[in-house]
Amino acid sequence: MRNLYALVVTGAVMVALLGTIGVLAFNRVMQSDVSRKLMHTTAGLVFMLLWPFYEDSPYSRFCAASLIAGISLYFAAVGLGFFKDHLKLTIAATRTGRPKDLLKGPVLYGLVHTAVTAIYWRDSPVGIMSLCALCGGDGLAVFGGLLGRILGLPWTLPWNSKKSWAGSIAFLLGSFYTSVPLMTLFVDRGFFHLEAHQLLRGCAICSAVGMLVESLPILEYDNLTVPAAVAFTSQLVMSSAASS
Ligand SMILES: C/C(=C\COP(=O)(O)O)CCC[C@H](C)CCC[C@H](C)CCCC(C)C
Ligand SMILES: Nc1ccn([C@@H]2O[C@H](COP(=O)(O)OP(=O)(O)O)[C@@H](O)[C@H]2O)c(=O)n1
Repeated sequence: MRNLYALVVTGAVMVALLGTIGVLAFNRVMQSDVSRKLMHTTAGLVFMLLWPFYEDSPYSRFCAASLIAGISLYFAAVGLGFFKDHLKLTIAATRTGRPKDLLKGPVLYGLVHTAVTAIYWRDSPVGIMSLCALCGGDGLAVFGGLLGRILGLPWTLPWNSKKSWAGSIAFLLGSFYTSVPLMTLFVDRGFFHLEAHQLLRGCAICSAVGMLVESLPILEYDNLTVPAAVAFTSQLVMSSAASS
């Protein structure tokens, strides 16, 4: 029963958060580039904050993952041309406002959250770290790049002229300063154990790896490459130290 309540709360918060951002974008209160990145940054982080509300059972992770799979399939359906009266979503969640662009970043983002939730859940630092890199890191990198241009520091990366040092530094800080508090929350709740120095070292190393992977000229697929690289790194540097 507790999982049902947790699912209802997760769904309600998702509709409230994504719906509010969508309405603001549709009414031109927020540019679509900002709304897209705001969704990208906040959705997964808020989702993980709700993980402790699920009951302590082997099925909880699949309950949570199935909800995300469902919302991802909904985004895919809109992208494929169904639900034509739901086009507000495409304005808020894509760079171009074209429905088919939902099938790239947004659907991949949702499917990655589905897989990470089902595979790792709250029992180890790996899933939390990979999603913090994707949400806090990749999400805030764009705002870092924008700030860099505003401050007259548009220095682009030697290996990728479409990315900047400011954006990559924003990735590093965003990933680190979202993963440390979230990881600390889950350690304090007893889901797994990490010594403080192991947690800080692991989050720093994983954030740096994520920053490097995100800076590569792999267009459209960093929603997969970043969490995959960070999950692999986290397995090496944190998972062995973590004990439940
Ligand atoms: C617009 C989104 C990503 C944009 O990706 P990119 O273009 O920047 O690469 C977010 C897409 C949302 C996704 C389909 C739904 C995911 C749901 C989320 C993981 C859980 C939300 C629940 C929570 C309680 C708010
Ligand atoms: N490391 C980074 C990442 C993004 N950015 C800026 O943010 C914009 C969008 O980044 P992106 O292509 O990774 O965005 P998505 O692929 O997530 O939609 C880039 O075109 C850059 O202007 C940056 O300057 N440095």
